[in-house]
Amino acid sequence: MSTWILNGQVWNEAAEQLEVKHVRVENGVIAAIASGADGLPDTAGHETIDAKGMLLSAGFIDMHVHLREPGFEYKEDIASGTRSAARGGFTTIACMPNTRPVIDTPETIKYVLDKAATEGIVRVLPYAAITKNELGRELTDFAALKEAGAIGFTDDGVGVQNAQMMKDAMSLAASMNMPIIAHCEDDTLVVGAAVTEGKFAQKHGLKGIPNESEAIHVGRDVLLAEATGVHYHVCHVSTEQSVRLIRLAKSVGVKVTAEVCPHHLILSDEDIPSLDANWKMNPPLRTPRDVQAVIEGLEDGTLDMIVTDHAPHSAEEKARGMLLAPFGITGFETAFPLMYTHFVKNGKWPLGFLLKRMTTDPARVFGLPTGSLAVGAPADVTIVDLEGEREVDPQAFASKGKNTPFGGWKLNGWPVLTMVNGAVVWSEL
Ligand SMILES: NC(=O)N[C@@H](CC(=O)O)C(=O)O
Ligand SMILES: [Zn+2]
Ligand SMILES: [Zn+2]
Repeated sequence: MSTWILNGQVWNEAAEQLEVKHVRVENGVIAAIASGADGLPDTAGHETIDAKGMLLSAGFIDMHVHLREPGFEYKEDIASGTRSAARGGFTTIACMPNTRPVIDTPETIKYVLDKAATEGIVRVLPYAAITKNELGRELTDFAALKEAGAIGFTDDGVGVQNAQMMKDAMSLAASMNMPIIAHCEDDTLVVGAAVTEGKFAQKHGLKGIPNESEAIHVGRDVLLAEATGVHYHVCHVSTEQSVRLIRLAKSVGVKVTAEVCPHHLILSDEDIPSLDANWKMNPPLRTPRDVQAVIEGLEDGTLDMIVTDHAPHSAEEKARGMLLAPFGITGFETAFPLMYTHFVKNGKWPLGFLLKRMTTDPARVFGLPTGSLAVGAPADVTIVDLEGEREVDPQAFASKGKNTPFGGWKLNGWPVLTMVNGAVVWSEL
């Protein structure tokens, strides 16, 4: 079966502008790309999708998400999580192992991959834990987990506290050409804190999470990465100090890469309106100075990609309040509209820069075959209405998680169709 996607606005990197293109998809791959300047192609015998006036992009890639399966299906499952991803324009997502049980055995990796194949609607790439049950005591069986389909190792949700454990993990991962993905957090510096050190904590008399709790692990780990030669990837960078350390490590050739989330690029602790736990995530919203630093880090390439850290929780859990609720906010269905409205529509970035940080950059860093609109590439495609404005309505999310600080925000840049491997998995075109 073959489909022509007609009249799409495709970003031309060399010309730094949008150009009309027609894209033909056949057998799951991009079979042809025709210039709009040459008129409409002959579509007889083909299905057609008219993308007139819409952005046509390679599907977005999100290398840090929580699908909550197995064990926390009341928060999210692979069916609901991948539907939420598709609505956000994501065609490939990499899921974290902090489930119940933790994804620390080949059997659990297989469980996730089987579920994704039968119930998922986008590509799901599973990470496996670095340590058994993410307890930081004993390494998992890296070789068996890689063999089963894990794409990297991480204890996301907690930091690996023991430096020797992390060094051993890095040496082993390096020997099998696998990345270590790190949630950077020193446990001793964050006890009893829910928000960053800063104005909000002061105002409410709360203990703050200091920037060093993150950066101290980044500093330790780039040294260990240098010593072991591993590809080391830093999760959800939120502080000025972490950006500085990653920039320095990159400048001396350490194989370090990093990600940043929309909320850390857009919100600071000074935006938190109340003790509402929809503003609670880990790492926390930092100070305006940190926001500026992560923006600059993303702009100069110190930070390689944008990820959502989609972290759904139930309404009941979030109702426990700022101190008791679990950390985390949902991300899939607001990520692109937030980034587009805040940085592209406002004239700070060319559209191509945002697209690169959500498609080709994650693909490059993790060696994925997707992420570009190119003949022969898998037909993972996202169509976005850049013009229409809509209000964020968490109750309308496909995700089970309605926990977001962005409810009621008026945004542009809403995905309207998502295609994975040549099949339309979601459309409101
Ligand atoms: N980011 C969060 O605030 N929460 C994540 C854990 C994590 O990403 O560290 C979760 O699993 O809920
Ligand atoms: Zn984390
Ligand atoms: Zn996470």
